[in-house]
Amino acid sequence: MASKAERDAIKVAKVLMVGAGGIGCELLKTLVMSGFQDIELIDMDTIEVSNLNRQFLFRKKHVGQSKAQVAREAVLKFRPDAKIVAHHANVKDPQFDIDFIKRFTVVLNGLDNVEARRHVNRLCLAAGVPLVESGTTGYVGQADVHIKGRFTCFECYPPPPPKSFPTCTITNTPSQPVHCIVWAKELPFAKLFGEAGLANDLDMRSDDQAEEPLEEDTNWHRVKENETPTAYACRVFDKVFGHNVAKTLEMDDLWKNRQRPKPLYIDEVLPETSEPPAKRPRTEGANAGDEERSVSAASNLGLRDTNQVWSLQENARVFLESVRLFLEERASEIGSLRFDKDDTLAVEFVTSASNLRDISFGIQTQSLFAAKGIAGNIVHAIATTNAIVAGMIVIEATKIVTGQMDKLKTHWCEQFLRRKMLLWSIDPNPPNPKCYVCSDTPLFLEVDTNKATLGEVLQKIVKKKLAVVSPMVLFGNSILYETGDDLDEDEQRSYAANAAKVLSQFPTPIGHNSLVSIDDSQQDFRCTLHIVHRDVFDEEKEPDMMVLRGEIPAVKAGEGTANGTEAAEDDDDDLTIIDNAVQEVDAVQETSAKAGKRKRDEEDGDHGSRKKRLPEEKETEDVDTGVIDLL
Ligand SMILES: Nc1ncnc2c1ncn2[C@@H]1O[C@H](COP(=O)(O)OP(=O)(O)OP(=O)(O)O)[C@@H](O)[C@H]1O
Ligand SMILES: [Zn+2]
Repeated sequence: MASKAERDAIKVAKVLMVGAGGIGCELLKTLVMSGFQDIELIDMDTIEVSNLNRQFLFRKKHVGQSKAQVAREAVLKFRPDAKIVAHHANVKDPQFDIDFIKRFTVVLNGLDNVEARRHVNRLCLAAGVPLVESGTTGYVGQADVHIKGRFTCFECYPPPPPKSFPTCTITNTPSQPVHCIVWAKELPFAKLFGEAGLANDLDMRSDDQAEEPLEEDTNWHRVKENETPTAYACRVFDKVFGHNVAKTLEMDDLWKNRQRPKPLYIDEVLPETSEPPAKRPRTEGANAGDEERSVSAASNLGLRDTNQVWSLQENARVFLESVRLFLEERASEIGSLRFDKDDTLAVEFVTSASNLRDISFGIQTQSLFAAKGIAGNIVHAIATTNAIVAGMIVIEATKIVTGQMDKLKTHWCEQFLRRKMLLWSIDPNPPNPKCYVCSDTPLFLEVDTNKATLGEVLQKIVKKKLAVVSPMVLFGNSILYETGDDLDEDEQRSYAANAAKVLSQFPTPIGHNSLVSIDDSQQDFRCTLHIVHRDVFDEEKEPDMMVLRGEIPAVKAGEGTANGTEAAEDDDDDLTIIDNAVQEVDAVQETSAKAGKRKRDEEDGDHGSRKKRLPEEKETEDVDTGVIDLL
């Protein structure tokens, strides 16, 4: 039981909450129930139907309304005396500057993306306000305390290398369902329905192996004159599951130590290809967009159970039917489609195509539900984990506002018993003296100074890698680049011209050993890039053609992580497919998990790696790019 002084401290503490989603709803409720009374919350989002299963402050009638506002109103109903200010806004907006943050005793994050977390981290470091960071992935969760100079900041340890698969595995030698799902999204789906002419790496590599004349091969995915949709679908089927697999069988070396795949041809799989099902009548009152999106091959074929694993014939029928439906019902979208996990027909196409490939290669097939989860990188959120983590955050916030700094802890919620425990807490780690965000460690940028432009450095490194929002670039005594509404036209023109300049072509050339300073006044973040000139880059492994290196110890792939990001398991090193969505989910967990994990491993002598935990409950997705970047 807290003393009167502690209860008073809790009452007057000013708390900023960022994010009013899964963790945020739990957090706001637990805060007010624990006596906190002065709270501001920021969330940029509106409520969606898919939030309702776990964001319990929201009801169906609130769909479309601001999360922050509705959360505030819901909590005021049972704690009318609380003072809650809701901001329906992005935390990166300039109004939430360092002075804004300084008004708070503590900041609590319930976010779902690394960029926003990094931004809040910098604001809190600059304002000198303690931050309690949190994250959950399925059954696994974590709450971490970050205090400048005392503990790690959110960015003290970099995220692990993202999940990757070698090209050869995807195009020729898949061995897991995920390989076939990546293939289905990136090859047949992208080729048949995606952006016209936008070849990707996988695509080019598969075409490399083709022996037919280029002209014929590059057009195989186009509908021929007088070809019916079903005839087209059958031809595509034979090409991708029959002919292409037969081609890879000719590469004898590949199969020395592997099971040989079996090509599939439509005549053998479905000797009597049935007539396409009759078109369903359009639903009264549905608008055209909704109606198009609800077109479903599986429903047309009576395959309504999304947990059912389809047979070979069922997969073949869904494949043919989904191709037919795209051609007949969604023709206007063909040529511009991107895979979207919420697009029923796209998921059906990808599920059936990946399952057919699974069957060819002797891999376990997946239900539509499971394939959708893998294809959309869906990690199913669990309301209980959010509630537990929200409790952990409030415990730490309480210690901070009551001055019990020596009692602060990092907490985990585990999926499996570890030393007979599901909940763990340890002392937070001290700051990483080599962190470029909270210390002055130098950063090195390896770049071809005779080719790269300042704009490329800004885009690929300063914004993407360093998460700087409004960069100012200083070199010697000159400002080379700046952003902001207050720039006059001349300045804008001059900075745009500088962005287009190659580094070595500035009046004082930027070359080997030059020092370029980056400053973001919004984040009160600054760092110096030590330029290292380098001519040669590996286009596949270093696709940015520039590499940022700090003294931050690199996290080895497979090193124990809460999310178990693992290194590519094949020997082939000729390609890396990075799944941004997986990376993002992983990074969230990993970044917050790592520091403490190391410490805990030291304590219990466990240096082994933990494996990925794939939860099975309620669906939520905190990233939905669904797009796999090819590096
Ligand atoms: N830059 C940002 N500024 C303000 N709020 C943010 C920002 N980035 C993320 N958020 C909010 O953080 C919350 C994270 O909640 P959660 O992880 O439950 O995601 P969700 O979007 O509600 O759910 P799902 O993505 O699973 O449908 C979201 O409500 C989101 O709007
Ligand atoms: Zn740091």
